[in-house]
Amino acid sequence: MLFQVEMTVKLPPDMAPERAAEIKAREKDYAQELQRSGKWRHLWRVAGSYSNVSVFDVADNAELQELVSNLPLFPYMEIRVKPLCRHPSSIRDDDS
Ligand SMILES: O=C(O)C[C@H]1C=CC(=O)O1
Repeated sequence: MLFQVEMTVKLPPDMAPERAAEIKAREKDYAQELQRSGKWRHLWRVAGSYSNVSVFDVADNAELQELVSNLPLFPYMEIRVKPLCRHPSSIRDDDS
């Protein structure tokens, strides 16, 4: 199942820079691991913001919840999820 996931990061302004850097480094490792696994298919920065638009390819809602809630930045994110399905006019054969 495909899901569009929009994540907006809101770190507390008083978080120590070293702590923020450590969480972001763990986040990057985890995000890249999920991308290599094929579960995190797309990761795009929303220009001008500390947000991304992503596409996840997971078995079900429960797997999405597990993956997203394990993000190191999860406690500091606002997350919006939209389920996706194939568009009948799409010419791509790899977007189902
Ligand atoms: O930067 C972000 O959008 C938040 C998060 C998503 C992947 C990652 O490395 O950090």
